[in-house]
Amino acid sequence: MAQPRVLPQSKETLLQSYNKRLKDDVKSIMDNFTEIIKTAKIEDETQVSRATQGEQDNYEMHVRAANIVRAGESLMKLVSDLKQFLILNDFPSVNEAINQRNQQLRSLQEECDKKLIALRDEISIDLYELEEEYYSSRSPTGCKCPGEGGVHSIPGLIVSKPGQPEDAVRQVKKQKKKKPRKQTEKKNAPSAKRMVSNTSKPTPGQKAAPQASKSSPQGGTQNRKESLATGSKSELSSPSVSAINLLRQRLHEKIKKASGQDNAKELTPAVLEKRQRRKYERERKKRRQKELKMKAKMEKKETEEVPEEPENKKEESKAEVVFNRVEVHEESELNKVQKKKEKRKAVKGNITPLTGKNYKQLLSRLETRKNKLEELKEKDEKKAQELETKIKWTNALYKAEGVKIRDDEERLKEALKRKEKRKAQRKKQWQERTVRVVEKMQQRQDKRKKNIQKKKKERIEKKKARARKKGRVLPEDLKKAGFKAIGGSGKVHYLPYYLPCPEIFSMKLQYTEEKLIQLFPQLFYQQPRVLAPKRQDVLTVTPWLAPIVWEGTFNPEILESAYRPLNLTIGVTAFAVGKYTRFVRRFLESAERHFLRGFQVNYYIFTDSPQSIPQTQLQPGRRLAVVPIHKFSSWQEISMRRMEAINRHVAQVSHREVQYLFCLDIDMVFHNPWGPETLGDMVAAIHPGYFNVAREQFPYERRSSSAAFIPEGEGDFYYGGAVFGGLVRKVYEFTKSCHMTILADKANGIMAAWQEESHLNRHFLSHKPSKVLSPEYIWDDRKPKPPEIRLIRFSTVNKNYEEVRN
Ligand SMILES: CC(=O)N[C@H]1[C@@H](OP(=O)(O)OP(=O)(O)OC[C@H]2O[C@@H](n3ccc(=O)[nH]c3=O)[C@H](O)[C@@H]2O)O[C@H](CO)[C@H](O)[C@@H]1O
Ligand SMILES: [Mn+2]
Repeated sequence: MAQPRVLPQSKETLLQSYNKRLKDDVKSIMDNFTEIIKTAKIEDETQVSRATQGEQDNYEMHVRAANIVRAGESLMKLVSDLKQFLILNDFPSVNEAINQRNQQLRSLQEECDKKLIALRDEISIDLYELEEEYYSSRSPTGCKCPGEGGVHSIPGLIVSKPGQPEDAVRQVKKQKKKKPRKQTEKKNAPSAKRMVSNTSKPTPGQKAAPQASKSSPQGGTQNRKESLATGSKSELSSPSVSAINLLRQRLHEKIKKASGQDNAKELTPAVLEKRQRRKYERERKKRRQKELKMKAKMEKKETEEVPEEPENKKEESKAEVVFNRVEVHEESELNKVQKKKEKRKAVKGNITPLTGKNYKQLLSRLETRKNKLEELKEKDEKKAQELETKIKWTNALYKAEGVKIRDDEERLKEALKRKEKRKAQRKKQWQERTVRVVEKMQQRQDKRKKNIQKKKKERIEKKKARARKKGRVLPEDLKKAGFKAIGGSGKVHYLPYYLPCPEIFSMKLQYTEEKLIQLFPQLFYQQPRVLAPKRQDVLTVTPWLAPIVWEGTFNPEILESAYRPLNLTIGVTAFAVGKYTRFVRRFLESAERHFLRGFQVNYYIFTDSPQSIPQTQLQPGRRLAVVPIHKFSSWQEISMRRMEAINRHVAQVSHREVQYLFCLDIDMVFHNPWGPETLGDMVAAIHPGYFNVAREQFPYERRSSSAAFIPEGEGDFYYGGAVFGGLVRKVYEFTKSCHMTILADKANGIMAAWQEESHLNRHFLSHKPSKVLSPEYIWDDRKPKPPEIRLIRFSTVNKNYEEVRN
């Protein structure tokens, strides 16, 4: 119920808003225009202010002009909105328009129907008349001589054909045709009557037709005679127009009238003549064929009536049933052939005119005709002459009818030659075309195949490039490197097998004595409340009861007071290889401000260029050691080799110098305190990109062939490779383990998805860290800070990867 009310209301408000927009825009145009005019006025000003005033005016005018343009645009938008509104919302008027159009079309259709029906009726009447005329024109009385009973008395008409032999065939045909006619006439009579009354436009030739059909055919023709015999006798003798043609003409006129075209441009007389000639020729041929058929039938009848011989034969051969059949069969076939021959003879004997375009046939016919004539000449001169004149006459008559006679042998031969040449040419062209088409198809196919392959290759290359960017080493890259090594130019990245540093692994390490946490001095601090945890928005302890360090979960004072007295030295390893040396200063300076302040710290900076490590002012008790290392050619290798280098360094140096060791990325900066809350046996940090993500989406190494493989459905957190640490001996064990799994992968020619970070994650899955640092300790400057991250302590600086890694 509420809906229909809502709609109009919203419509109204919409219309109102359109109104308002219109007014506002017009007003804005007006206002801005008047303001422009106003500013254009010159007022008396002092010399000094004029320059600045001009500038200001200029600016104002620009702004106002822009306003006017904007208002104009808004008006345009309004127009389009209005249109849209009309289209989308004004259903009644749209429906009305549709209905109106529907009605229009319907009435048009009715009109058309009416016209068509009227046309149909008229045509059927005319057709009827036409047929009537056609059949009655062959009445036995109506042919031989003009002026006799058989001539149709339609004014100006003559139907009989000059020079056409009268024969029995016609009679037979006529009788046969008339019977079915009668039947159909009877059936159609009522409707024919109706039609007449409908059209009621009797022309002199049309008047009596339907009635005539009712009476006997003869009566019909008589009726006709009476009703139509009004034309002058002189017209009767004009031989070129047939009754059919006249009727047809009338029919055409009527059709034109009905379709409203009677005034339209008529066809040129030449075309009309041509058409008529063609039609006439067609009809003539048809007639001729029918006649021939009838003739053949008659002959057949005669032969059937006369001969008694075949019957005798049959009787004779009654004993041999099989043969008999065969014979009968042969006989009938023979008959057929004979008939055909006779037929052909008959046609030729009757002097069919040499028309048409079958030059070959024409030529042969011409020749036979010639031969015949010559033969006749030898036998009977007179008959030959007769035949010749007959031929001439026939030709003349046909010519008079407008039929072209081709009886010039030379010209026929030429025409035949031309025709054959044209035929051959066309054939050749067609063959060439076929070859071309096939070739083109093949070419297109080839091109398509090539394109598909190219696309495939490109897609694969793209994938590979993406994989490389992500840090994967592809087998083909390995091969390339290998070949290079054989060539003696580059370095070998991977060995097929590898002996894992026997000199360190067999060493017995002497750690500095671990000191137990001593008694806490008396401190005053807030009571920890069991039922009021400090952080409820984040997980603060792992399922294996390792603390996850978040701001707010610990009291730095307590921790300070616990760890300070231990007189610990904490080591930090960081690698600055290649262009990464540029990060050292910021790293160290920020560490001096925030990293375990008040503790002794050893910075171990591993680098391939010790000279580029800047001298940094350090707090007392803190020192910087530069560890020279090789530079590996790829950044992946540099990153991965850190495990080995740290492991070696712990073994050789740092295990004696520090109790805890943190291994950090150099491209990072400390923003806030990193204190003793981070100390633990084995410490890992939750990667900033994956702390809020399902384990299925962790970028673990998923290939089972890798030693870093972690199957789907396993995993605690995704730890970052940029931060790990712990007791130095634990770090030693840890780096050793990672180094070994990295070596195993190398031996298998595989590199984990995220290099040592993947191995680290694999290790921490089965060797759970005893303390986990929240992403506060391994943040990324490029990421927005979510509310859970209350304090960013250590964060990756924004850098151009492409630039620093190459
Ligand atoms: C936040 C985090 O988890 N970062 C990890 C991610 O780091 P990043 O994507 O930040 O990698 P990175 O370019 O910082 O490389 C890791 C470290 O290797 C050192 N280095 C690297 C290249 C070089 O040419 N010279 C050089 O000194 C440098 O100390 C750098 O900090 O992926 C790397 C492996 O792909 C490591 O797992 C990183 O720990
Ligand atoms: Mn990094």
